[in-house]
Amino acid sequence: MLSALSLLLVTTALSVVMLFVLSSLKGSGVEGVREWGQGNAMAVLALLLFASRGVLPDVLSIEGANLLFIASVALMLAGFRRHLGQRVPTRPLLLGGAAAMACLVFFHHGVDSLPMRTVAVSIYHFSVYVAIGRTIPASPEPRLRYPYLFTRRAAFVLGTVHACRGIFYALQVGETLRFLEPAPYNLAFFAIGTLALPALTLGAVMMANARVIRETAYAADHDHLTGAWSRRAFFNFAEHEHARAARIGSSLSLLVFDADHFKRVNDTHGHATGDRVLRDIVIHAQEVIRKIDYCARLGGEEFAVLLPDANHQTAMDVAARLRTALDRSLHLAPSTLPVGYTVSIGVATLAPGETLAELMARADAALYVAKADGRNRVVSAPMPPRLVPVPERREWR
Ligand SMILES: Nc1nc2c(ncn2[C@@H]2O[C@H](COP(=O)(O)OP(=O)(O)OP(=O)(O)O)[C@@H](O)[C@H]2O)c(=O)[nH]1
Repeated sequence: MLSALSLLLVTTALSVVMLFVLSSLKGSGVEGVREWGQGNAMAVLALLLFASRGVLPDVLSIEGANLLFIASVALMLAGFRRHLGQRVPTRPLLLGGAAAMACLVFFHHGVDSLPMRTVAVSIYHFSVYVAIGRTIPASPEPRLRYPYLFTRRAAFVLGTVHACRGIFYALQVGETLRFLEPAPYNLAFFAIGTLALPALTLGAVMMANARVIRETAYAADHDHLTGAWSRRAFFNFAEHEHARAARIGSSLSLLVFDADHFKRVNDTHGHATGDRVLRDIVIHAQEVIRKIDYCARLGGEEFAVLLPDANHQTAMDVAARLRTALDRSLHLAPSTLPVGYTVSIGVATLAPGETLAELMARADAALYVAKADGRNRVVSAPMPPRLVPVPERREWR
């Protein structure tokens, strides 16, 4: 037979399970996990104390249990705020918790009223759940959408249930009610109220996992130093664009470029300055290319830009702009000498029937010629003798 006590014990078990789930995120570096763990640990203790009503002294099963539950909900909010990089509203949480506890003590030892105690605690829970719902953005990026919306909606539903609970008990003032009353309304509020933390923890775990997956995907697809696309991502895009160009006969061009005498930059100014130059290269390269182009660091001081729908003339124009943009002096500090750098660029445009590897090899060979001819220049790769250029489909900008 379903009873308030059995609900409490089931939820306690669920909170213990949630603690184990949260433990799997320990060491993930995800902000908020510590607070969510502490919140669930306190909830387990609180639920056990609630379940001991009539066995343990009231001060433990009423004041002690509520204090722990109030703290656990506050910790959940703190976890969500930390996770989302927002300030934790410590003062309002402490004041709200203290006010709820003061009412609870008054309606226990002053005027003993279970309905009024429930109203006080419900107002506190309502406020914190609404604050959690408002903390979580309503329209996050697609990868985070489901966990964010799940948690946000769960928080608002829980807030609404606590508001209803508060109103319902406010209307019962004067009635003699028992805490573990087996009445259907009490069981319904119990079920939803005690499931609040596991539901929010589930949302928190989903949010944390989504973030870990997003960060892992970002790390795999981006160069950690410059933020440009990684070699891996670049070849994925290149294969996709190559297949598209072959299928619909559109143009595809490739620039491969390399910082000139970069070893000298490192040797003269230090490796850290070399790193600054590499970042500077990517920032300024990205200003020259379109949004649909892919700029990647292939390794060391070698980069590539893939230009979908760009014929050879367009690619040569972009390469000329890129070379000019990357003929730069970096002024890192007023007291130090400026760091000048240039790049050499090889340009190749896909010929009909050419493979991606062949296109890369031609662009690389052109870069090699640019280096051999004195650097700081653009060299166009000749078309393979048996092939003719792909007809132009679309103009640059
Ligand atoms: N700072 C820094 N240097 C790097 C990084 N990766 C590779 N390098 C350096 O890039 C330099 C490349 O030197 P080289 O291959 O001789 O080429 P270069 O000096 O640019 O000469 P050319 O390409 O012929 O103009 C080496 O000194 C590498 O240590 C990096 O991530 N950061």
